Parts: sequence; structure tokens; C-alpha cells
Amino acid sequence: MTSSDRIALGHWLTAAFTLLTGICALAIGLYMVNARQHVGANYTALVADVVRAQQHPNLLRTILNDLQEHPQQLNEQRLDNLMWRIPQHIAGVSHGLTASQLDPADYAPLLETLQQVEARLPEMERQIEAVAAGADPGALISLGYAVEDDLAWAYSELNDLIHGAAAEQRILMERLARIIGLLVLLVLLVVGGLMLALMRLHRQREQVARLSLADELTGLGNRRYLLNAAEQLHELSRRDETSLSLALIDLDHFKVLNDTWGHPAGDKVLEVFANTLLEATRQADVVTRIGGEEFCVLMPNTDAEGAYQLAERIRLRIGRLPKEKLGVATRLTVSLGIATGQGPDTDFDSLYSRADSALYQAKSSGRDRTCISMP
Ligand SMILES: Nc1nc2c(ncn2[C@@H]2O[C@H](COP(=O)(O)OP(=O)(O)OP(=O)(O)O)[C@@H](O)[C@H]2O)c(=O)[nH]1
Repeated sequence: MTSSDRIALGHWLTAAFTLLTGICALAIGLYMVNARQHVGANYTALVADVVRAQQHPNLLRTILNDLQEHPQQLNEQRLDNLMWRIPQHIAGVSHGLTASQLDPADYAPLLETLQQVEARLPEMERQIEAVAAGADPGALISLGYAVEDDLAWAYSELNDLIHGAAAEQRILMERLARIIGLLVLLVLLVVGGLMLALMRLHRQREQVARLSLADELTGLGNRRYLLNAAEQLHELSRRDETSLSLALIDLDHFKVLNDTWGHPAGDKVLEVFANTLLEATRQADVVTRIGGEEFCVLMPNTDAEGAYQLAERIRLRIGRLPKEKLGVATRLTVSLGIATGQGPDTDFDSLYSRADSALYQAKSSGRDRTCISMP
């Protein structure tokens, strides 16, 4: 996975996480609004019915009080109107109660009282007619007060019951919403953690892949890296009919350097050497360390003359490295063997063996020189 792939994956995961968080927040918000409205609507309508019905006993008491004070002045029309409205409101409240989520056991005695009131209304109507016809209002007044008393008690109790239930349900909904919020938070934390772990895993895999292709000491590509690059460059050179050159570079008498100044000093020299190689070569060249003190530069689109120029540039730069930079009081020299192929003649094995022969030639003819393999 390339770093741009990793960045894309990171963006993708962040976008997915943001989307998930948004959806969760939206779902909780909708749920809370909906639940509140549902609970509110359920009890608000019922409370309104009861409050409206509570006016009836008040009205009835006022009419009865008037009748008691003025027995000759029966307000028949208002009483008739009440006799018509009371059963209607009892029916409405009964329906609201059975449709609600209240426990029927809680409101059954109140409903029974309201039904008893309703059952007494025909008798009351008869008495209203009798009083209107001139009878004594005493019986009507005492029945009316009994009805008023029952109605007032039943509606007042119902009011308390509904308000209590609404408050209880609101608390329950708030607790539920809090629990759901916590659960969603937990899910988001788990998902976020998983996404982070996934990204870390990808990073580690990428690091392992990078390490498996890198030389630990110098940071250059290793032999496996060289083989991969050679395959691709050979294919490119074959297709475009361009030259591909390879230079094998070996430090001279490195064993002596190691034996004289120690292995750590030798390591430092190898690092300086690797940096010098990188500085001397082009961006397109593939610089690798393929053995102890053996390095390789693969040069795409480079003919024999160009390869020789580069090899000599490297050799001269190495020879001019100051002792302070090298960390050892000696002059460093290198031997180079180069080989060049064109088109199909650029496969790694044949280039390598030709460059290796040229390197052997450079070593055996006195070192500190570049030898070219003739095709
Ligand atoms: N410090 C250090 N030395 C290494 C490393 N890898 C290989 N060497 C040493 O490099 C030396 C290579 O020795 P030889 O193969 O005899 O080559 P040379 O001494 O350079 O002789 P010529 O190549 O013939 O000039 C050995 O002493 C190895 O121990 C490394 O990573 N660090």
C-alpha cells in the first residue's frame, strides 16, 4: 500500500466514522423528539378532556345553589344542557382512558363512579321535568348535589392520576434516552477503536513490507528491492528499446579498514559511502546494497558511455571523501564493473554476470578503477 493509498484509507475511515456518528446523533434526536411528542400527546389530550369535564360539577353546583336560594326559579335550559353534555364527556374520558397506557386497575373505580353518575341522570331529568311542572325542588337538589359530588371527586382523582402517570413516563423516557445515548457512545467508541486499530495494522504492514526491501544499516534498497526494480526496468527497456546499465561497486580492501579501525568504524564508512552514492546518482537510478561492501546502481535509459561517466563520477567522489567525514584516517577507493544492454538484452542475470566479470577485472588489474564489460 502506498502512502497516498494510506491517506485515502484514513480519509475514508474518518468519513465513515463521521457519517456513522451523524446518523446515530440524528437517530437519537428523532427518537427523543418523537417519544416526547408521543408521550405528551397521549396525556395532553386526556388531561384536556378531564379539565373540560371538571367544569360540569362546578356548573351544576352553581345552578343547584341558585335553585336552593330561589326555589321558584328553575334554570331548566341550563340543566337540560348539562344533562346532555355530562354523558358525552363521560364517554369521551372513558374512551381516552382505555386508549391510554394507564393501568386499568388504577382508573376502574373512578370509571365506575362516572358510570353510576350516568345511570342516575335519567332520574335527574325526570325530576327536572317535575320541578318545571311545579313540584318541590328538594329531591332534585339533593340528587343533584350527590351527582355533583361524585363527578367532582372522580374528575379530580383522574386529574391526579394522569398527571402522576405523565410525570412517571417522562422520567422513564429520559432514563431510556440516556441509556440509548450511552449505548450509542459505546458503539461509536468501539467502532472508532476498531478503525484506529485497522489503520495501525495497515501502517505496520506497510512498515514490514518496507523493511523487507530495505538494508538496515544504510537505508538503501536491498537485493530483493533490486530484483523487483530490475524486473520492471528490464520490461520498460525491452518495450521502449532503450539501454539499461548496471554498475557493481565494491569497496577496496575493506577488510583491512575493518581490521584496523574496528567494525563500528567500518559501518560508519558504509553509511557515508551510501550517502555519497545517492548524491552522485540521478533520481531515476536504483541504488542498492546487495552484500557486505558491495553496492549496485541500476541506470535506466543509460548507454555504456553514460554509465561509464557515472561510474567515474562515483569513483572520484569516493576518492575525495575527507577523513573527517569518513571517520577513519585513510583514503577510500572503490572498484566498479559496468555492463550495458539494449532492449531484450537487458535481463538482470545477464547484466549482473557481465558487470561482475568487469568488477573482477577491475579488482585484478589494481583496484580503484572502472572496467566495462563488452557485450
Ligand atoms: N563494518 C562492516 N563490515 C562489513 C559489513 N559487511 C561485510 N563487511 C566486511 O567487509 C569485508 C569484505 O572483505 P573482502 O571480501 O575480503 O573484501 P575486501 O577486503 O574489500 O577486499 P577487496 O574487495 O578484494 O578489495 C569483510 O571484512 C567483512 O567482514 C558490514 O555491514 N559492516
